[in-house]
Amino acid sequence: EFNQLDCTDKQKDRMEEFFKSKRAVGELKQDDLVNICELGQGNGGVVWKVRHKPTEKIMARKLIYLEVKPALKTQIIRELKVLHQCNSPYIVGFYGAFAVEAQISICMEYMDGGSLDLILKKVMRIPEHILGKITVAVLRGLSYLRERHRIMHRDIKPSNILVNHQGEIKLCDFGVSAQLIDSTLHTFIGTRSYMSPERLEGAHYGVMSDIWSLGLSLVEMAVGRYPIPPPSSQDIDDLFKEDPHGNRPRPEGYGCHKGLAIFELMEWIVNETPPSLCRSHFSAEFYDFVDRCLKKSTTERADLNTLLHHSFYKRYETESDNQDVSSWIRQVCRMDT
Ligand SMILES: O=c1[nH]ccc2cc(OC[C@@H]3CCNC3)c(Cl)cc12
Repeated sequence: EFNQLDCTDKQKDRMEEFFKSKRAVGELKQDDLVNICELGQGNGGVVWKVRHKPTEKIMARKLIYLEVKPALKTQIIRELKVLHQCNSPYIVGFYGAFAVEAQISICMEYMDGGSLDLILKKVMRIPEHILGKITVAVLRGLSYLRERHRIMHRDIKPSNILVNHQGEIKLCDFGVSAQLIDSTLHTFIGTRSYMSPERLEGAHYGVMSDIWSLGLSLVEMAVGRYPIPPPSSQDIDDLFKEDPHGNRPRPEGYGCHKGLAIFELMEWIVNETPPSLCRSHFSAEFYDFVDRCLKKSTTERADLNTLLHHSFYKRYETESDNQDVSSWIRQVCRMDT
């Protein structure tokens, strides 16, 4: 499995490029950053596109508002420094973190394709061959975090998977700071849950919980709507009748349904049968891959190593270039929102 973490020469060059720009930036200071525009809200903070004046570098700055005692804030900033060691083609680059009053800033590599939840708002759904490349990037990102840093992600979902025009796909917002997790646990706001049944029940959970979240995210991106409660087969046919390839811009209200309240959703995840793909619109390998990710029992659910040998992963891990993702991202970004 370790060779999953090797990089191609192209990936090595791009990482060297990032390290170079990171050295040029050096110590980050609030006064050196100028806001350009807001990129998105969610995951406990707001993300801004910013320019680092001294170097003219464009970055993404996540602002987290935290009323915590100074000692805890210092601990959070110290724990975030581990992000300086998280260097992988599948993990979004980290420039640094600092606190000013009650605001914690986490400055990251700018990904000009944005996050997949925003992409999904633009297109009806994401084609299977793109989801195959997303799966390769997420599994390699999870492998890297586990092998090199002995951590799980804790928050796999479309809004934490970022893409750029070069066709790169990277993870962000993983739980590297225990204190930051602790300080924000009570602040959960959201209408959906990507949490696994065992985690919702308060049982012990680990990277197997990330696998569930990956499965649920893949079904959502493949169908074009949050998959709980599961759409009826009639809904699916309507969702696919529109445009089988899903390349047209999303019509108003597409895939939106009067959702269940968050608590009902959590109950559904714990008590009902897990969502699955419909066989008629997806390959057998893709169907089987998400089926193994969405087993409610962690003993039945596929683990990371099993998935790294799955035919769906194998089919896409060989294509080393990012050209197909790059052209798809360019096409999507040309669509007006
Ligand atoms: O370019 C980015 N770098 C790092 C993080 C990041 C986060 C982003 O969006 C996150 C929000 C969260 C919920 N929806 C979008 C975007 Cl849109 C770009 C970047």
